[in-house]
Formats: sequence, C-alpha cells, structure tokens
Amino acid sequence: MKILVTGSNGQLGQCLQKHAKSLTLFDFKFETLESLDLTQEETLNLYFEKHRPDFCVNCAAYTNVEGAEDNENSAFQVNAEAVHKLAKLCEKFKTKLIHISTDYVFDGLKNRPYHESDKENPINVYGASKFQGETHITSTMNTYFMLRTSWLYSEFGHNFFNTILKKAASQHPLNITTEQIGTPTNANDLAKFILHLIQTDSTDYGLYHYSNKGEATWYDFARLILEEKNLDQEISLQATFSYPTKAKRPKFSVLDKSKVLSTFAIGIPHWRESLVNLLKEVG
Ligand SMILES: NC(=O)C1=CN([C@@H]2O[C@H](COP(=O)(O)OP(=O)(O)OC[C@H]3O[C@@H](n4cnc5c(N)ncnc54)[C@H](OP(=O)(O)O)[C@@H]3O)[C@@H](O)[C@H]2O)C=CC1
Ligand SMILES: Cc1cn([C@H]2C[C@H](O)[C@@H](COP(=O)(O)OP(=O)(O)O[C@H]3O[C@@H](C)C(=O)[C@@H](O)[C@H]3O)O2)c(=O)[nH]c1=O
Repeated sequence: MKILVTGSNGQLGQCLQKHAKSLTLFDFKFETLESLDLTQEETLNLYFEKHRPDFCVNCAAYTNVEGAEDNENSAFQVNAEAVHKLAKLCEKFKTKLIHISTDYVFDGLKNRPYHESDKENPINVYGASKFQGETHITSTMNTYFMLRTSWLYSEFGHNFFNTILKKAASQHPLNITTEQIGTPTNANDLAKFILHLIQTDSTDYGLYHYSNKGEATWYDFARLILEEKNLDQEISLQATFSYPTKAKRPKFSVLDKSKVLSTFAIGIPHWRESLVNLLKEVG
C-alpha cells in the first residue's frame, strides 16, 4: 500500500515519520514543501499520475495563526485552494484522503465540548481558511477522514510546548493566558491514530473530532510543563487573563470525542498523562 504524506517536515509529519518506521509493509512517501508544493498544480497532477497513492495524509498547511491575519492570501492558497486541488486528485485516482483540521473553525461561544454536528463560525483568518478547505473536501469526495484536532504539540517543530521549554531554558519569566479553554493534544497520539486508520484500511469515512482527553487553559498547560521539569520554583509563571494578539482565538474549543471513540477500537490518553509521558521520553 502506497501512502503519500504531504508537509512531512512539519510537526505532525515528523511524528508520522517516527511512528511509521516500524510499519515496514507499507510504502510511505514523505514529501515536503520542497519536494511537493501543493500550490503547484502541474507538479501535483504529475505526482498523482506517477505514484497513484492509496492514501494521502495531508499534513501540509499554513499554520501561523498570527501571520494569517496579514497574509490572508497565503493562508487560503494552502489551506483552501490547494486542498481543493488535492481532493479532486484524490477523487480521480481513488486515493483515500486523511486531512487534518482544527478547533479554530469554531467561534468558542459554547460552554460544552463541540460535536461534529455543531455549526462552524471561524473568528480568525487561519480558522476561516481551514474551514474553506473542509468544505472543498466534503463537496468533492466521499472517501475522506477529516480529523479536527486542537492545540497540537510534540518534540518537533514550532509549538507552544517547545516555546515554553525554550523560554524556561533562558530563564525567561512567563506570562500565560487563562482566557481560552481547550485541549492540548500530543501530535504523537494523533499520528498513531492516523496510522491505525491506514493499517486497518478503515472505510468509516467522515468527519471526526480527535484531541487528547480533558480540558485546560494555556496557563494550565505551561504550569504542568514547568512542574514536570521541576522548574516551577525557578521560573516565574504569571497567569494573565488577556495576552494581546492580532488574531482572535475561540474562548472555548474543547472537542467532543464520542464519535471517534465509538467508531474505532482506540483509546485516547488524557492530556496530562500524554504530556508527562512525552516529557519523560524527551528528557
Ligand atoms: N499545530 C497545531 O496546533 C494544530 C494543527 N492543526 C492542523 O494539523 C496539521 C498539521 O499541523 P502541524 O504539523 O502542527 O503544522 P506545521 O506548520 O508544523 O507543518 C505544516 C507543514 O506544511 C508545510 N507546507 C506549507 N505550505 C505548503 C505547501 N504549499 N505545500 C506543501 N507543504 C507545505 C510546511 O512547510 P514550512 O514549515 O517549510 O512552511 C510544514 O512543513 C495542519 O493541517 C494544521 O492546520 C490542527 C489543530 C492544531
Ligand atoms: C507564547 C505565549 C502565548 N500566549 C498565548 C497566546 C495565545 O492566546 C495562546 C496560544 O498561543 P500560540 O500562539 O502558541 O498558539 P496558537 O498558534 O493559537 O495555537 C493554535 O495553532 C493552530 C495551528 C491550531 O490549529 C490551534 O488548534 C492552536 O493549536 O497563548 C501567552 O499567553 N503567553 C505566551 O508566552
């Protein structure tokens, strides 16, 4: 089975590379922005003609939430237009698409976990571009898994977890917002779920919410990192309600996981447990 992974230099792509190492029976093609730029239509067409993948895991995205406010075109080009082209090619070549979307498609005004049937209403450019990508997929093809996740972190790439570790390493005092409630999700857990879908060749297509269990503020997330690193006495950590940013973020974006849990034979770790495990693993 041939599996194309796009954007494979990003954090989720690197987690997939790490966990796919043991799956020697599968032919993974890990492509990067340099080797396969999704905005280059002709290159993408030729790639599909040549390789005809059975699965495409789309990890490519414009993920700079702040930057998207000033670079709307770039965000929409990658997160919406390129996704449309990709979906059309997947439909043409009978490639099953595993696409990743975000809790930021919601406005955050609810006070109970968001279900797949809840109405989307993005409040920033990144969220709007990702939502448009979703609608392109649903209107183009049926054999997709659309996985909405939230607050991804891992040992790889740019994410809140690595930002806090870097700031702490340089003794930087931390000022962290309590304004938003969501769920930090270890991208390694999401990668393992994606590989489960591929290994079982599941046909339970559709939209699913997948995050770690539980809920937290960004402050709670930072606090547990410092506690587990035994840095809580050493680094000043201040809770702040409002941390000014260009992009608005949903105040509440916890995802309801009941659909994914009742459909697939998987367990989902609590965010605290998964964070503690990652910190033990990476030292
Ligand atoms: N990070 C998070 O907290 C969350 C992410 N998601 C979604 O999960 C998915 C994976 O995110 P994550 O791994 O964290 O993101 P990253 O930003 O770490 O990775 C995205 C990758 O896509 C590449 N890329 C950008 N533009 C293109 C393009 N035109 N063609 C091919 N590749 C491109 C980037 O390259 P380069 O770095 O060189 O620009 C990067 O390697 C995305 O769809 C994201 O929207 C959902 C919820 C939370
Ligand atoms: C670095 C930092 C951030 N913050 C605040 C800013 C913001 O409100 C919140 C989160 O910060 P970040 O900018 O790191 O996270 P952000 O880029 O908003 O993360 C989002 O990324 C996209 C790709 C997604 O899809 C979302 O699920 C979500 O993970 O924390 C602080 O309060 N103190 C700090 O020192």
